[in-house]
Amino acid sequence: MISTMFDSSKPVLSAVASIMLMQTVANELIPRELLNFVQSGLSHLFCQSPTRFTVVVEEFQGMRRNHVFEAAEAYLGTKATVSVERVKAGKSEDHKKLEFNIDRNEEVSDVFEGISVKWKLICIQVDKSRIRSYSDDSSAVSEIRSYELTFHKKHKNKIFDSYLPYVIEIANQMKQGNMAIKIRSNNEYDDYEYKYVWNHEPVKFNHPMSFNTLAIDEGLQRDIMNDLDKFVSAREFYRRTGKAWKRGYLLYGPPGTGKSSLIAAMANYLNYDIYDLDLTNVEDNKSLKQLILDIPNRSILVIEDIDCNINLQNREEEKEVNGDNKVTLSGLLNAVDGLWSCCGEEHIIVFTTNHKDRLDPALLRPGRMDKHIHLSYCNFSAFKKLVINYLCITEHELFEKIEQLLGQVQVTPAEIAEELTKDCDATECLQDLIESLQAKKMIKEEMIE
Ligand SMILES: Nc1ncnc2c1ncn2[C@@H]1O[C@H](COP(=O)(O)OP(=O)(O)OP(=O)(O)O)[C@@H](O)[C@H]1O
Repeated sequence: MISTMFDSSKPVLSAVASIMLMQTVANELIPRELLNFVQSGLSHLFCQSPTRFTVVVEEFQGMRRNHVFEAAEAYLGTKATVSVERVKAGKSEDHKKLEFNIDRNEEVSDVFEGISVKWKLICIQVDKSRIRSYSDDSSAVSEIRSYELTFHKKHKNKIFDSYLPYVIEIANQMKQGNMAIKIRSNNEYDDYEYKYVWNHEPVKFNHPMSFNTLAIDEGLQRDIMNDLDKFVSAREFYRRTGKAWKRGYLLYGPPGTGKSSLIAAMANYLNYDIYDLDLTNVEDNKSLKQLILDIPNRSILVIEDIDCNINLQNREEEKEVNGDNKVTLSGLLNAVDGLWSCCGEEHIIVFTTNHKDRLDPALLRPGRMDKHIHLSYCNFSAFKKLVINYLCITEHELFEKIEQLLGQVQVTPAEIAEELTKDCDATECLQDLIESLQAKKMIKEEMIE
């Protein structure tokens, strides 16, 4: 019986044996990558439905990384944590959050405007020496990677015109949201160009100030945040009205009222890099123009103490005062408002001054500085925020006395912050603050008499 079974299965067994032999020979003689390629081609031939359409997104286009691949990688990372069993996690120093990637040969489903699509990461093993032509990194993985995006043929146009651009847009937003904020200044001297340029190695902007910790009037804070929200979502508005997508803020008020702190809070809120322009390092209007042209989208250009930096009071006199080779008021106005200032998008320009009255009216007119923000002495609502920040308390029996004194004397948030850091004990800090406010009050009264 057994021998009969063996006899009848003989042709099958010998066929299996032949296939195994052929496979061993093929594995020995045919390069691995060619085998993978043939295998993946054959599986497509048998599995591909005639109604399906596949877009292949390879990792490299010639020597350069393909942006669509990078976008797909970032976009699918967010989908992967929900829809696959296995993901890769990583984080670099420049990133704020963890990033997830789908693993090789994993499939991720997505739905866009009712259309179902499938993404698959295809990895083909190659000889490591060949990968050098694609990447300089000698530790590069020895494989060629691509994404395959598959969907019903009838949705081809929608996928090309809407879905892929959407994936790229979302990936860009994620990238910007995840990048640590950087600050640059024009303090690096370029020996070839004989002028100062933005420093090539930006500094990580670690300023912790946020709208939660900034002590300003609540109404003013709401107004600024609404204005920023409106600005970042107004791409269409700026296009429709033919205006450059930029917004100018003039922050003015006495020293120590939080102008620099507000800039930090704005940068942290928007996740924009800061370009801190030192006008004394700018040789002439041409250099200023170049510096501003070099600022990328989604950045904040800051010019602090604009009244002290340079003589910008009177355009009529500027030739005499500044000479021909200096930055003039007209040059600065052109930089923030001229035709070529439209070259970038999502630019915020912030000027600060302690003396608004010293600025030329041309600098202040609407369209140049869209919003004038007055940062003033500390009121009770700002004080309460400082107390939460520094002493972690929301109520205290001495608050009533302090509220009364704040209505009578002018004190900056910086001065209050100094008092609140003098001691560890909350009551002692507040007592010290009351004494210093009373001393200010006495001086004021003596001056009036
Ligand atoms: N509104 C505020 N909220 C919280 N902290 C503040 C505020 N204003 C000032 N401070 C504290 O005082 C310090 C100095 O403030 P800041 O540099 O922002 O003031 P400024 O108005 O820019 O001053 P200047 O005109 O001298 O440049 C800050 O580091 C911060 O600790």
